Amino acid sequence: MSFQTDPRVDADESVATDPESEPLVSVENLQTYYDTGGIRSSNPVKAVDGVSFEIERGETLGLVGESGCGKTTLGRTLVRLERPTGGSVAFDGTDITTLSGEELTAWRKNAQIVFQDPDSSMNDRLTVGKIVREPLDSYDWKTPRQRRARVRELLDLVGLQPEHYYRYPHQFSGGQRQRIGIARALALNPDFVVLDEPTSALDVSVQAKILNLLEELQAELGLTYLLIAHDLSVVRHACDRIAVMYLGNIMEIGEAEQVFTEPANPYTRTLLSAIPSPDPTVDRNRIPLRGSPPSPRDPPAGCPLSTRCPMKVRPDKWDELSEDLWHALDVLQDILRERSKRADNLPTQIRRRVGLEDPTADFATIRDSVFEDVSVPESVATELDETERRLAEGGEPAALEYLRERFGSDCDAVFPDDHAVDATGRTSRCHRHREGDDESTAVDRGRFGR
Ligand SMILES: Nc1ncnc2c1ncn2[C@@H]1O[C@H](COP(=O)(O)OP(=O)(O)OP(=O)(O)O)[C@@H](O)[C@H]1O
Repeated sequence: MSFQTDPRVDADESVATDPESEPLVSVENLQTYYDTGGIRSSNPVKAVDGVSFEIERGETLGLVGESGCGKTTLGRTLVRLERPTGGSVAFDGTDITTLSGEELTAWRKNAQIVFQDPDSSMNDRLTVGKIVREPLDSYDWKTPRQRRARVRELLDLVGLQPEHYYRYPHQFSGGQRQRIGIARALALNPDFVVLDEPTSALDVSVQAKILNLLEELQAELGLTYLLIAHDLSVVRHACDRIAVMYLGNIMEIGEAEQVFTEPANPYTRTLLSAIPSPDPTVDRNRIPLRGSPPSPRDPPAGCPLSTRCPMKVRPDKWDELSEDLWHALDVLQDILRERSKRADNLPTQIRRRVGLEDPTADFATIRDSVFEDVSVPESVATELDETERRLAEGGEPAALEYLRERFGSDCDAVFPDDHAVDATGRTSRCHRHREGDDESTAVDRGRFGR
């Protein structure tokens, strides 16, 4: 599914005169927050938190990231099943974020979505013909006879038989049901299709067939895809470019092969390191992420990955600390963060008032076990004593704030810029790419290899 520009077309001229050379989808600082009304409105779920990218005509852009990072929300926002809370999406030059009523209904024909689980979006009591015809009926497309003919054409297009028209979805296998879902999505001849994990509910043997079908349809109909996937090997082979998402942000975006062979962002590296190598003689160093993802209601102040990043920048002042001690400090912060997520996370005074335990009660035990095998210099021991005092006064948030202040760096405090990381236009959001930061120092290698 490769997108190539025609070398015979002069680039400058084409930009000026040919709207076809413009990206089909241009996303600028897009935000989709949930729970923006009611009592929780001051602290919404920031499912998509300011992303910018483009999708070229005829291209397949892959979207990957851990569960809950915002992939589905982003896909649904691009086809206006969700209304964004900020930013813009230009589709073929039109800002679709502000469309409503009839304009929105008319536009929706251009952009469709194929769901992971076709069953959830199909009425099992309708025949396949009726299911595929639904969008044509709702848009009052041509005559009923022409609609029936269009459905037969669509069934043929996705590899189903004419006689399937009168059968019911439960009479089909998972792969065939996904073909029905694809036929329905294509009924109104869209330009753009969001494929939300279209093969992850299917058997491995069927997955490749559906991906091949999608590729053939793309070539035949000139479709543009956003392919959301958990399985990185799927995106490697099916996509032209890949966007890697974490906690509502795009951490890296670039050509698929480049992202796979030379991942620039620490998050991409951790994701790729988790794929088992098909060659058992290749020793791929697994790079685990510590802890669990932060809540999208309360993302970290600096880099989204800062609470888990294995490559976090260390302030110069602590350069001399051993790797083991630095790691132990990270672990201590992870423990405090996990504790602070618990429901009993209330300032100490309130906890005591309502009869809950003293948050410092087990700090000494935690401290002993985390720093058991490392030598702690006086300078760090003093900071840990003060951390304990802050914990007693203001609970985990106050202790964490203190540790961030004393041991944190820009990673904890400043949202990183997007940096160009190669000549193909790939970008990565990480302070490590700033001029002067050398990511291959021994300290970083030690931490990253952990
Ligand atoms: N309708 C909703 N109301 C409130 N929060 C929501 C809603 N839909 C999603 N979320 C939250 O938004 C965040 C992003 O969810 P989303 O489904 O977009 O992630 P995802 O990357 O697609 O996950 P998965 O791979 O598991 O499908 C999650 O924290 C999720 O709980």
